[in-house]
Amino acid sequence: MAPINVTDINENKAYVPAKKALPEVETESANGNEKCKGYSYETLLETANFLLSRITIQPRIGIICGSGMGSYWNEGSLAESIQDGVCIPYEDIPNFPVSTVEGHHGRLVFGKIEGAPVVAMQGRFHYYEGYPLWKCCLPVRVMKLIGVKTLIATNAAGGLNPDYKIGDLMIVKDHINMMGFAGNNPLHGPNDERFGPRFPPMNKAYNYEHRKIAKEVAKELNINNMVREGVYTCLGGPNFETVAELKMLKMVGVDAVGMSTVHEVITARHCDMKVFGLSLITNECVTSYDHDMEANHEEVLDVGRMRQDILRKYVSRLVDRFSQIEPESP
Ligand SMILES: O=P(O)(O)O[C@@H]1C[C@H](O)[C@@H](CO)O1
Ligand SMILES: Nc1nc2[nH]cnc2c(=O)[nH]1
Repeated sequence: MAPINVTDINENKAYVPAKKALPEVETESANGNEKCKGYSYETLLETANFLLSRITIQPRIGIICGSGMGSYWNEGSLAESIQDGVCIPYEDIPNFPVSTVEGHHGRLVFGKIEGAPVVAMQGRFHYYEGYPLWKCCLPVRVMKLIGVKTLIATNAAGGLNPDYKIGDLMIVKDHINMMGFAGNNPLHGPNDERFGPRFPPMNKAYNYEHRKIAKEVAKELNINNMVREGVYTCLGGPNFETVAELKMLKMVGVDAVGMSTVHEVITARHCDMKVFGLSLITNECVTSYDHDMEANHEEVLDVGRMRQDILRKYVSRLVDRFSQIEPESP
């Protein structure tokens, strides 16, 4: 098969360079003490073309595996359900960051789920690892350039809604961009219109049709008693929340709290990808001072392990259904 390249994929549009190419863009961030540096469109094209030169499939669906959901040791995990997988470690990919968190293996897996071509991030990048938000989201733009139309972003999250139990799954209906309130946004800095508009709307961030399908599939698999729908928020981490912080988040309507996803979704919507978000509730967010329990990452990973079978079946069925509403070729 002839190698694929980015221009073949992106609606067969010939590549037209911007009037003034934005190379590595450097600006002061909102708080003034951190450089905000973004990779240019051309740099990410190089990354995309590198990946396309190593694969023979054209993934239409991209998956980000949350903490404990795509680990190497996690046989039977979400990432392991990919057939005929071609694995590319992040350190081999030009311009890619590397994963530093336990439970995030650090490679892209290209292959098929239920016959549908996919690419999965077996390990994501977090702000608390020291990466600026634009860098955490760089793989989303690369996915876009290789032809991905739908992003499935999964995460581990603390359950703040008192009805939620550990091990429940939450279809993300909406998010609150807490870090964005303070001016920290993955789209901060100069905008390249080839990715998307300067002021993207965000009121339809999580695709309605995909959420509807996810509720139908939950019924088909008889897991609807553990599948919820709610509002997610991301805090910068790496510490878990104080009681007062959780009380505040509860008051403003947050159902689950994590340290990722929001900025990835903003980046994906900016470049017009459809988004489906799924949280695994790995721990209870404690909103009382006389509670013994303390959140910890081991518990988060344990619950990921405990729920890996269900997650794998659920996401596989979702990929199957989502791929049926995406046209096969560009
Ligand atoms: O990558 P996700 O958002 O799934 O990981 C969550 C947030 C922290 O990275 C970690 C805390 O245990 O889990
Ligand atoms: N911020 C945050 N992230 C999480 N990831 C998994 N559980 C939690 C939690 O309780 N809080």
